[in-house]
Amino acid sequence: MRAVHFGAGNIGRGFIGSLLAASGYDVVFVDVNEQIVRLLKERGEYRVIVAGEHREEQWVRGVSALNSQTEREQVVAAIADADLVTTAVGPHILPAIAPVIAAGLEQRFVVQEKPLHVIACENMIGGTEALKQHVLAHLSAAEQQLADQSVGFLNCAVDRIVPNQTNDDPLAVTVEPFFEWAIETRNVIGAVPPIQGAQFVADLGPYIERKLFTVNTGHALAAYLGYQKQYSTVQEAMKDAGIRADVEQALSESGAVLVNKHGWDAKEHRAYIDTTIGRFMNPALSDDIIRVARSPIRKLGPNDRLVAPAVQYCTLFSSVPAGLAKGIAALLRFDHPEDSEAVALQQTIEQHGIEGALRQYAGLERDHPLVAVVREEYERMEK
Ligand SMILES: NC(=O)c1ccc[n+]([C@@H]2O[C@H](COP(=O)([O-])OP(=O)(O)OC[C@H]3O[C@@H](n4cnc5c(N)ncnc54)[C@H](O)[C@@H]3O)[C@@H](O)[C@H]2O)c1
Ligand SMILES: O=P(O)(O)OC[C@@H](O)[C@@H](O)[C@H](O)[C@H](O)CO
Repeated sequence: MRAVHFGAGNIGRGFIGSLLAASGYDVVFVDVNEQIVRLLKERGEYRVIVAGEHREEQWVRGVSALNSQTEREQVVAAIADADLVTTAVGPHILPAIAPVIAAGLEQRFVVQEKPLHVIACENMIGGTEALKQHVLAHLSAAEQQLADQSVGFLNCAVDRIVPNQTNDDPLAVTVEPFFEWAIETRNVIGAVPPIQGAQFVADLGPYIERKLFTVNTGHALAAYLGYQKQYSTVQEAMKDAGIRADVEQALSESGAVLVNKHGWDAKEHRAYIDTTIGRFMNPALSDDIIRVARSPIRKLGPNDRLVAPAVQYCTLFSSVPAGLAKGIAALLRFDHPEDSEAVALQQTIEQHGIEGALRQYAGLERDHPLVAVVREEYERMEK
């Protein structure tokens, strides 16, 4: 079995690649980072360091790599022959990798009929569906029909905290012990792809919402509030009693939405929140606030981790969730000069005010009850 995985970064090497290799796939990483591609080619293996109460080292073996910019033909050939294509590149990169995936499918349709599954492992609702639309845009009508018959695009929710790496060995990757990978079976063609440790589910909706509106919501609060207080890591921020209480409050609010909407047991969801907070505080990890806060315009999106649960809370309970509103206000104050989205966000705020930014990026009209509370929190943060 062969898997072609786009993005040999933190989660790519630290989770997806390692699980696929353990499941018996020959993993071909595709990346644009010349050093990582060269080292993966030279060594064919790398180390995963699982940093929990005890430190454990695992070797991921039998891997290779290709550079998508300089070895495009080899990437196309690898996709033509693959059983699985996965991605972990970031939502904004999906349009950039779609043409080469489409070219791989074109070649594949000529040489064989075996099914292919494609799974985008990005933090977004409908990530694989979004990739599918980008790929289809590069195929003819006849090829789109062939894709319908033999390519299963499977949405998923992927969870493992993998910080930016500081190991001496550029290939080694430090990860937390926890992991979850829920994959939706709806569009499977033939048998589900054999992936050890993944959970195959009929409806991904509740799984992706639980993950994005708990792990990523809490993470965003810790990062944006931590940035305000000039902490460097999530672990430092979570030791601040005030920030910890704000994270707790926001997760109680998103939790109330999730429990109400999906009919879950409230105690079970409370346990999931507690586990999540424990993961943020893992003393064996050091997770940069700038990484977790990255791309604030994406994170301000109407379907993303802060605005989606906040808007649903307003609708369900006819009141404004103060914790989530504080998280949105802190996001609006994220002005890290090396994050291009933070720079663009600050320019929008300067030109159109926070109401303009909330309308443009979050789809919130000025008279939405959330807007006034976000403004109050935003102004309070200035003092
Ligand atoms: N790190 C985590 O804790 C984590 C957990 C779950 C999900 N995710 C999601 O996984 C995705 C990747 O996150 P990450 O933290 O691994 O980021 P990362 O920056 O460490 O990795 C992204 C990789 O994609 C590569 N890349 C960029 N453009 C490319 C292109 N055109 N072709 C091929 N490769 C390209 C980069 O060189 C990099 O190696 C994001 O969507 C993120 O939300 C991350
Ligand atoms: O990857 P992002 O930018 O969507 O979000 C940053 C972190 O919250 C995220 O990478 C988490 O570490 C991850 O989602 C944990 O599973």
